Amino acid sequence: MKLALTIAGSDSGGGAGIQADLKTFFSHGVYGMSVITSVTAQNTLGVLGVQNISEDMVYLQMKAVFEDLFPDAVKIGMVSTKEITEVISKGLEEYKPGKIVLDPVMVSKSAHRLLEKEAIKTLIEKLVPKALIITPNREEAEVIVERKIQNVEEMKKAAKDIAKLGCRTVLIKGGHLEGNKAVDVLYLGEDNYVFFEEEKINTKNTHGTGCTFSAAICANLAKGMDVKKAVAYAKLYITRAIETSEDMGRGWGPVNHFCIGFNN
Ligand SMILES: Nc1ncnc2c1ncn2[C@@H]1O[C@H](COP(=O)(O)OP(=O)(O)O)[C@@H](O)[C@H]1O
Ligand SMILES: Cc1ncc(COP(=O)(O)O)c(N)n1
Repeated sequence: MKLALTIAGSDSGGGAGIQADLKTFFSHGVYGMSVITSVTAQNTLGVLGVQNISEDMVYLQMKAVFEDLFPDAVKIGMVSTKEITEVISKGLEEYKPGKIVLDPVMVSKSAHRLLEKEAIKTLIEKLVPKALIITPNREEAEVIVERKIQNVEEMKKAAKDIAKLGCRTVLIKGGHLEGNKAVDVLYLGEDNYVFFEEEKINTKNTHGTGCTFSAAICANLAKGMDVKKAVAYAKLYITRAIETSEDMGRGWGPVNHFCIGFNN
């Protein structure tokens, strides 16, 4: 069985963060493990509170996992602070996992800040160059390139610029762009782009879509797929997970983590 690790925050409501990642790993038939960076008191309506885990404890969780259950792929989500970002970087330098998916989580769908402003520079300097793929949404990509992104042409330019920061491939998600299509742009280097286009589904159940998508990419990479195939299959998964979601809670509901296969 393949092993996948998520380094992320906990969402008590079960829709995003560690909980979404572990459900996604399970549904892809990979063995899921976690390093918790922060505990959020959260539901579909919003975030009531955040308590970060100490840097020592984040490091110890990494040590415990890497020295015994070395993951085939790693996903990084909410890192919360500059100090936690630095300790994750140190752990990655020490243990050198081969495949890292970086989802640069900054603000929740319910508009709560999940990454300190002071940590953005550290994330760009220390984590982006270690990633095989980074998966910002439009707003996160705008923060990284420090300019507005309004259409697919600008997504393409931004992806190329983000790749220059040192990660090997870039996926900018267009779920938040105006219009009735959800277009994601995958940049694979040089002039190699792949576009993933789906009809936008009219639903409130999009809490944890970014987490689920990046965890699905991570699971597919753990199984040995290349980046292009891992993203293509993950896109099918997230679209179906949104389509088949059931209304839960009074706010942004979770997606449906349906099972696609075991032990493969
Ligand atoms: N309403 C929607 N209908 C179809 N696909 C969507 C919708 N919202 C988001 N997606 C897709 O879900 C994935 C996660 O994207 P997004 O919601 O932009 O991430 P994040 O949670 O990081 O903001 C992307 O592939 C995006 O295109
Ligand atoms: C712990 C945690 N990690 C990530 C997200 C982002 O997910 P979303 O953008 O769907 O709110 C979240 N809300 N909570």
